[in-house]
Amino acid sequence: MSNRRVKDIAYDADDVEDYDDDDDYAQDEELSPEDQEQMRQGKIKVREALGNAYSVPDREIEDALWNYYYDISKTVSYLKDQFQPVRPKQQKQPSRFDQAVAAVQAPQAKKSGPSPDDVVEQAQTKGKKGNTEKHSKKADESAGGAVQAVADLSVQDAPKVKSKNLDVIAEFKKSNMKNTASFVVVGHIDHGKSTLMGRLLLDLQVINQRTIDKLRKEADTIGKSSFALAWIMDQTSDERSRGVTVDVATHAFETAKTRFTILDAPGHRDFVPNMIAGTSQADFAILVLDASPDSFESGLRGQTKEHALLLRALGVARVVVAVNKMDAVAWDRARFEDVHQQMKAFFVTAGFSAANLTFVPCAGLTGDNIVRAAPKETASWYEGPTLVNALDDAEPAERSLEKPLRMSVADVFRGGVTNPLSITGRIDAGTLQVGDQILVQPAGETAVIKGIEADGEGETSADWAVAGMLPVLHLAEIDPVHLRVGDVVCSPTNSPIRNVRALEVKILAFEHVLPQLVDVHRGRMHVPGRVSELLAVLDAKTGLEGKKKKLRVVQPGSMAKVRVELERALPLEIPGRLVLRAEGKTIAAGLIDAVVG
Ligand SMILES: Nc1nc2c(ncn2[C@@H]2O[C@H](COP(=O)(O)OP(=O)(O)OP(=O)(O)O)[C@@H](O)[C@H]2O)c(=O)[nH]1
Repeated sequence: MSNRRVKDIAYDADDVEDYDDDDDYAQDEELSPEDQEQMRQGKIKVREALGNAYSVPDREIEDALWNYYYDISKTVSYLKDQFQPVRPKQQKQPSRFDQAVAAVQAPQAKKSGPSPDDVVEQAQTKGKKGNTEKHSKKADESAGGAVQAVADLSVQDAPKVKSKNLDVIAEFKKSNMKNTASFVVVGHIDHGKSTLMGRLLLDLQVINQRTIDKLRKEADTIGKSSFALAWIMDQTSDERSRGVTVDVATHAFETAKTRFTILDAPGHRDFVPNMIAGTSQADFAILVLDASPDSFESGLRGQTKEHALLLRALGVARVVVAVNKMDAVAWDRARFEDVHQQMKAFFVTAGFSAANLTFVPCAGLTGDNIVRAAPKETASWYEGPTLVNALDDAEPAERSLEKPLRMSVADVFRGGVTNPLSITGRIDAGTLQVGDQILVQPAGETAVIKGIEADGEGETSADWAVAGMLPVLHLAEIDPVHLRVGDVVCSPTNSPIRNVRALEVKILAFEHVLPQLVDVHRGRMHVPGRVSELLAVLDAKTGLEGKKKKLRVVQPGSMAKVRVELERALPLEIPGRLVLRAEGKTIAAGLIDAVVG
């Protein structure tokens, strides 16, 4: 069971079902001095993580901290869910002149340069060939730049982006770039997902010892020292260098063979939509299982199976199963074999191929068999790969370079003067380069790529990016209102994706599915819709249509083909992954089989 208290917060019904009443928080209860201190520190951290974008009253932060046992990441993700980011006041678009002035002044911001008024005046006086004596030399230099920039702007109306017309596939081949792969980390609450990933990043030296010491100290002060590793994922996800705040935290690391992106769905409240968002970008998955007594079993009754089924339904074929917390069972071989057999049987029944499953015993907390092998005296019986080796062996997804461009927008951000509008997301197929015109769906608007930051170390600017990468694209010639998280970017000329209103979907049902209203999720995009028709039952193994004519309900655990109609047309195509939710629950997940108008 997880560490939450429940009251006054609108959690999903399935979130709260296993809570003891006496665990409830009486709002008027006095906080102990220890709680008060945790609350104080927690509030500071939550405020930091929320930044200026969210205006959340103290009381709400306190309630959420209390309910999540001072778990900063869960509190933050809950609050972000509940509160809309404050939209920056509709700022007047800075004039070209202001932009030019700002651009010139930017590098000198720290020096005491002339005021903007001075610059304007300088520009005017220079224009009038008037006297310049009253300005200092320093002011002159700076203002001169601005004047020049303004003059340039008047000649050159909008800065055009030149394409180098590169053969991107040839460039990519020349670059000898490592394989890239992204994976999603799933598993039942508290089975140790964050700790495992924190350990991976620590032992691969993506995170340094100083950071972990700092986190340990902080964790100690609130009496939860074992949480320090988990905080690596949680903390850094809130202050990622790109400044991208997304529900699915991403972290990158490299092995000798591959550049990996971890898509970790933080927190478990309303976890499934986060997981869907992560999974829709993932090449494979790590399923974390807690091997300690009873935990594996309660996970099986809980989310372990649901997550495994979701992976399958969303088309993730390959799974590395981390049989975690082996230290808690003294690396008992029999326990590992037992968990292995039970889970394998379940996976195979769910339609996974046994060849695509790797089981790795490990302990995130101690680091055994994550990056370094477990000491022989601990696990003499185990001869398989470490977790990192198993990741390396996970079949690298073939890059769909030759296919038409498809990129799902994971985040949209407005930056400064140089790059006022940027997007990030995974390129699912195709290639792109600076100067390319792109089409953004469903808006049907075009934009020009004026800059690219390739993902990975240092996020260096690049001329191109290819399928499998998660770059940042700086855009021009598009109004930001046309860009939303979940949009699809494609080429306007090479097989653009169409917006559709109805679909036939092959689903795996988790609940009874009837003709009914649903929320249709595709990655980060979701739209109200309805299951309008149950078309056919499908054989769970073969996926072929059964003979039964009139279908009234799809039973949980069975597969079917259904027709789904959307309230708004969305860019969807075969074989996109979809999830249907109703009343806060995932009722089915599946693959698009056909699109209709
Ligand atoms: N003994 C032992 N405990 C572990 C291990 N890994 C994690 N834990 C503990 O298990 C608890 C949960 O770990 P987390 O990493 O927060 O689990 P999680 O799956 O990310 O949790 P949620 O985000 O709540 O789903 C913490 O108290 C960890 O210290 C391990 O390898 N061995």
